[in-house]
Amino acid sequence: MKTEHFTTLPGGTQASPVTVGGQRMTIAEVAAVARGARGLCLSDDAEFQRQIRAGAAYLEALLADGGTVYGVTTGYGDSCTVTVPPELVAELPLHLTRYHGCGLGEYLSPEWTRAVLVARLVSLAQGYSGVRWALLERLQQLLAEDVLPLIPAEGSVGASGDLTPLSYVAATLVGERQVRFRGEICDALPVLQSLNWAPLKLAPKEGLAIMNGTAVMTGLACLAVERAEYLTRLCSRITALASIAMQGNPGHFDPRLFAVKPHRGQIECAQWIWEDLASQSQAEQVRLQDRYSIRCAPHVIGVARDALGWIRRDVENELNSANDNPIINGDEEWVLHGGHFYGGHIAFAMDGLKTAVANLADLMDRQLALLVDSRYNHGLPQNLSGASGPSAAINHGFKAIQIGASAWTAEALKLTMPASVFSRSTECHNQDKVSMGTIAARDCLRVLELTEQVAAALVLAVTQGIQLRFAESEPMLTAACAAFCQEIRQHVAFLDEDRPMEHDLRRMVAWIQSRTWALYDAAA
Ligand SMILES: N[C@@H](Cc1ccc(O)cc1)C(=O)O
Repeated sequence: MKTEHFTTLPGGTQASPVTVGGQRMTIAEVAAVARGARGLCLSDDAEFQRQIRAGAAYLEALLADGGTVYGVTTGYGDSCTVTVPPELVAELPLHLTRYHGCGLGEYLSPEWTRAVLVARLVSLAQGYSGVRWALLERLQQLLAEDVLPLIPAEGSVGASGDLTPLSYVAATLVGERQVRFRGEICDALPVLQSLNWAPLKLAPKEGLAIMNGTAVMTGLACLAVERAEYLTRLCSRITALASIAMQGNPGHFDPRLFAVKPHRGQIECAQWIWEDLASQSQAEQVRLQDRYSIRCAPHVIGVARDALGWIRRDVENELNSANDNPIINGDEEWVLHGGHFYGGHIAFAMDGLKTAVANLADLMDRQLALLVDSRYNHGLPQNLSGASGPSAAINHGFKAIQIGASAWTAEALKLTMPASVFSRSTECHNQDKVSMGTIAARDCLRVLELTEQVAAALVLAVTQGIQLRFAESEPMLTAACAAFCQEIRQHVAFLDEDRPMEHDLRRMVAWIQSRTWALYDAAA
């Protein structure tokens, strides 16, 4: 039975649910479910359901036959040499979930938690984990009813997957530990009871199947890719407006220039800026060549866009993979022991992405440094102050915002130290090489947050700069740029007299994170 779950969006429209099973899941779909914009259902495809059931049935038969399967009839990890007596096999998964209940740090947000649940469900739905259909259904129901395991962020080395944080997902299924239920933190068991769900009794392989994979880092990576993609667009718009405000040379973005350096993402970014500068006359330029943070913007933003190509590919492959151990094929009746819980691709992708994103923060920070400095901004007031008359002497415009942007940038840059090179030999040297992919993904999300803050500062600064530049003339802006600036101005007043800007900045960060502006060809 297909479990339908339609999400009603503001305005009453219903978004169709994302389907798990028998098809490739996209990063955008994971992000949509995580944001609560779309629901999720299991495919009603008969072949998909049959394959899931075949895996569970084969494993059951194998055990009944006295077969040896790692983590089912043996201890875990280095303890794989310990044979578990048949009468204790049923209790083993519960022990796994409990001894990994040692996570620390902040709890994952609801959005992040949903992304993790989707990622684990998609992996189990590949049909190579030997879990029962009922387990997939319960994971789907957690999302549908918004029962979100309370998952501490720290304690995963990212090979043996995300054992510790994922043990909190397993704990919810068996009615232990805590959940966020419709926004409130509660004990899991009463929540399950209020929904008339019996706690699951995990089948012998199921504890391992839930925990022995890369779902935390992969779920977080999906969100990071979406946020980074948007930032590359926003950075392009900001660059164009900064160039206009400082009477930059539009020729730096001429398509003929970029045709001779064939990096696709760079060409695309230059084209966007070029289109935004269509209203500018080459004759107005005051300097033959602008400073690098303007002139080389496509070369910085383009790196992130081009990297997003392979990063998206690798994250999506990991998402649509059986990242578990052992791998079970019920149709062909084999069990193979390997290391598919190793999150090396995500680790490298997130280490790479955080560097590319931090470079965007740095680019924007430098653009702001030019904008506020009357030695470089070609006639705009010092600090972009909008004050005039005698009070100009006591007004400081964007001075502190520029200092803040530099602080956020420094913090983002500091976080670019790769996590993947910090492998530690753990667990009695069984896990003697690990990915640290979850740390990389968390770093990347933090770098994104800091870079979004820098972008918020720039959004306000370029809008101010444009208004100051065209104070005495009709603004020469394309329709898209004019609409962008007007929308900001409707919510954030021009900065003439000094005022605290925290709330305006926070509003801009929220807009960026919710992708308020449809930028270039992308839908909002
Ligand atoms: N991931 C390990 C299993 C494991 C599980 C729990 C542990 O505590 C340690 C290791 C493997 O498949 O080999």
